[in-house]
Amino acid sequence: MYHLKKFNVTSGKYRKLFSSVAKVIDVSTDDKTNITRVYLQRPPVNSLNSHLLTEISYIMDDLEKTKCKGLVLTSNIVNIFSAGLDLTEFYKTDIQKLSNFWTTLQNTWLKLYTATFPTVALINGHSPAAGCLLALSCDYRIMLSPHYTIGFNEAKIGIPAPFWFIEVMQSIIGSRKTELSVLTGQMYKTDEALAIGLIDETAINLTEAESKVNSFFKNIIAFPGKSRSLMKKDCRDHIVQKFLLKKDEERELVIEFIMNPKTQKNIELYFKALQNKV
Ligand SMILES: CCCCCCCC/C=C\CC(=O)SCCNC(=O)CCNC(=O)[C@H](O)C(C)(C)COP(=O)(O)OP(=O)(O)OC[C@H]1O[C@@H](n2cnc3c(N)ncnc32)[C@H](O)[C@@H]1OP(=O)(O)O
Repeated sequence: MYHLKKFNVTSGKYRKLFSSVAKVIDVSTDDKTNITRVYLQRPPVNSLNSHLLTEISYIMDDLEKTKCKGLVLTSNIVNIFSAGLDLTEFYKTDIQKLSNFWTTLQNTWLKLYTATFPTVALINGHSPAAGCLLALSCDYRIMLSPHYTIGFNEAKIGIPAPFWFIEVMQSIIGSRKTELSVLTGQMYKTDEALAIGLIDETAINLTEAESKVNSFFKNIIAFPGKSRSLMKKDCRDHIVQKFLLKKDEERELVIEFIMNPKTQKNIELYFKALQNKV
């Protein structure tokens, strides 16, 4: 039995979220297990703009505070997990807005990647670019088959995938496969993603996916949480430390790259192609 839990009372931020007009995430927590499901629901394609990223960031803070036992990150939009970053955040923007946006992305990602509780991505739709990053930053991935796709397609837009996107992928599928994957902007179908280890399990429908999610938590929650979260930290710390060291420098590089007129042209062309597709 799920319901919107204590977030209204534990956090002023959540009071704000639930009273806001466009609710871009839906949150429900199972009373018995204290496992929370976060549904992305920003039509049409769950593209990650400042608002959606900020809401994810708030919920991560709240889940840490309320000693959450597990998070399932999924989508309420049919056929889409997340279309990645909202390209309008990059296009015809200004330096301050872009800088704020990138900082929000960096901070939100860090919270998801370093969550002390177990996290599962239930990938129930397409998941390109930063959508793929969200999934890869969880501890376990279950993806619906057969016709969805996942991967870093940035090369096709003419923008490089950031170093930390690449390092997260490397930690999961290895250097060689990651290099080929990012250089070609490869998007993988569910079964291909399983074959290279980008996802952990496939499911033919939501019922099967939910049952696999429950099995994952059953196995993992049986062990003391502290040792599990310490090991997770050790596994991810090399990426996190490098990220923290380079975070500010990276933001400047992103601004320089995105504000460049050639990049703006590439984004414009990509956007047009997306909008004009038959
Ligand atoms: C030195 C270092 C520099 C680093 C630079 C920056 C690095 C940036 C890193 C990460 C990048 C990203 O995450 S960029 C985003 C990449 N995402 C994509 O390329 C996804 C594009 N979208 C799709 O492939 C498809 O839309 C879909 C498969 C997700 C869904 O397909 P579907 O057919 O269901 O829907 P439509 O294609 O018709 O789309 C509906 C509607 O949404 C608009 N749309 C789609 N994706 C985005 C997006 N990412 N941002 C903004 N808007 C998006 C699309 O244009 C349609 O709009 P209209 O209805 O107006 O036509």
